[in-house]
This record gives sequence, C-alpha cells and structure tokens, in this order.
Amino acid sequence: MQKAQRPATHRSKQSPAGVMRFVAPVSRDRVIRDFPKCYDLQACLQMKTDWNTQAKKACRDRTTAHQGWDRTRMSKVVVVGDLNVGKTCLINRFCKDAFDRDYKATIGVDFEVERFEIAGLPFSLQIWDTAGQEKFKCIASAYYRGAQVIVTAFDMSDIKTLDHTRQWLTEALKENEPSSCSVFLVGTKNDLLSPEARLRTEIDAVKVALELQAEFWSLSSKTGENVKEFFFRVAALAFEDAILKELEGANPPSRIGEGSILSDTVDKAEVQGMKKTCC
Ligand SMILES: Nc1nc2c(ncn2[C@@H]2O[C@H](COP(=O)(O)OP(=O)(O)OP(=O)(O)O)[C@@H](O)[C@H]2O)c(=O)[nH]1
Ligand SMILES: [Mg+2]
Repeated sequence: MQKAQRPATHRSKQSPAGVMRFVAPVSRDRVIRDFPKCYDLQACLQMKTDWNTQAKKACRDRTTAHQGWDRTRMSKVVVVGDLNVGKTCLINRFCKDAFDRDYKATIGVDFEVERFEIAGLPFSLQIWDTAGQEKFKCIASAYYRGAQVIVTAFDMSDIKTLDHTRQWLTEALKENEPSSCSVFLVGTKNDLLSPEARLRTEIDAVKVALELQAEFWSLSSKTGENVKEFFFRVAALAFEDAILKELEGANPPSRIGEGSILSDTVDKAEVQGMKKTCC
C-alpha cells in the first residue's frame, strides 16, 4: 500500500557560510506541541500533564541553537513480544497507515524511522520490529542493545501472551541499562474483545504493568484506536528524557548521522546481511 501523502512543514536553515540548506520536511501530523496524555493513570510513567519546566525552557531558548540544539535527536525503540501478537501491524499502522489481515512472520528484525517536531525541535524515533518466533530470536536479540524505549506487546485476545511479557522484558533489559529505559506494556487487538472482556483484560494488564514498572496502553492496529496517541506519548517521553540528559551533560543521545545509531540506509543493509547469515 502506498504511503498517504501528508502535508508537511518546510524549514530552511542558514549554514555558517551563509548558504541556505533545506531540512527535510516533517509531516504536519507529526508535530507535537502539548504534552501527550497517558492511557491509564493507574499504570503510567509520568503523571504530569505538561513538559518538564527545564526542558521547556531549553526548547524555547533559541540561543541554544548555536550549541547544536538544532540537530535532530533520535531515540531507539525496540518492540518485543510473542509471535502473532501484532507488533508489525502496530508499527505499520503508525508509520504507513496500513493494516494487513494476513499474518507474515517477521524474519529477524526490521525497522522504521519516524520523524517528529516536538516543542519546536526535530526528533526521530528509530522503531525496531523484532520477530516473536523462537527460531529468529538469535537475530532479533542482537538488536536490543542501545534502546531508550522497550515496548512489550501482548494480544488482548490471548491472555497467555500477557504472562510472557515478563520474559520478553527480562531479555530486552539484559542488553540495556534498566534505569535508562522507558518500558511500555501494549495490549493489541482490543477490537476483538467485548467491552466486558476488554475491561477484565485491562485490569489484569495494569497489574502486570505495575510489576514491570511499565506504562500500559490498550489499542487496535485494525481500527487504529490509540495507535497515534501511543506513539506520540512514546516520542514525547523519549524526547524529554533526551533533552534532560543532555542538560545534565550525561550520555548525550545519538543524533542522526553521528555516533552509535547509523543512518537509515546503512542499518537496513546491515540488517539484511545479518538475516542472511543467521538463516
Ligand atoms: N483484529 C486484529 N487483528 C490484528 C491486529 N493487529 C494484528 N492483527 C493480526 O494479527 C496477526 C499477526 O500480526 P503481526 O503484526 O504480523 O504479528 P507479529 O507480532 O509481528 O508476529 P511476528 O512477526 O511473528 O513476531 C495478523 O494476521 C494481523 O492481521 C489488531 O489490532 N486487530
Ligand atoms: Mg512481525
């Protein structure tokens, strides 16, 4: 399916030599101004309703642009969970506004880069889709490292997949510094449940989320319910975290074209090569 054309905000910047260079446009429906709300106050990572004041001030302060604040920051999101829970569909609904009824197992890993403008600054999420099938775990787990966000997904119509989220999270955290990761517990396919069954499952999920210290979301990639809201929340929390870490001077987050997170093209090729070797 072809990606729908989105209206875009164009920006241009003056280089030191005075030559205008154009920054690729961010789609208007990826602009986040207000701090996005959580899904359920009983299981959320941040209760506050507005940006952190320090981060807000830093974003507003245009003079900081001279210190590299105009560069795009990027956070890595890793999506894990049992096979068939709907990880690929979730990412495709958000990034491509598409939904496929047929199941096509992810082989190893894949990723998408989604660009945002948050509080006036550019920001990107590198969203890694991993395979739930056991035989591809060796490939997928090699890509868990360096995640700022871990999304553990389960199928709301298959309750055993909720139990398995503990194990998925443990494995993803083994490759990361637990204190530097934000964790989300996402219940997919809520369209398949009656209102009563949905409520029961959400109550169970909130308990697990509290245990995992995760923020809980209930959504459907088929209807699109809460998908955009969820990713906006992920982007906003990751962005704020990146800004605050930068202000503290600790672990400056990766920027596009620099450091550990490589460019889209390079990583796609690397992923393809890795898949061939392992399979
Ligand atoms: N009704 C409904 N079906 C969904 C939803 N999301 C995914 N599915 C279906 O569930 C099946 C599995 O979806 P995938 O996204 O491929 O699952 P996955 O978690 O990526 O699976 P692996 O790649 O094997 O780990 C497909 O047939 C989808 O159409 C949803 O929100 N509602
Ligand atoms: Mg998949």
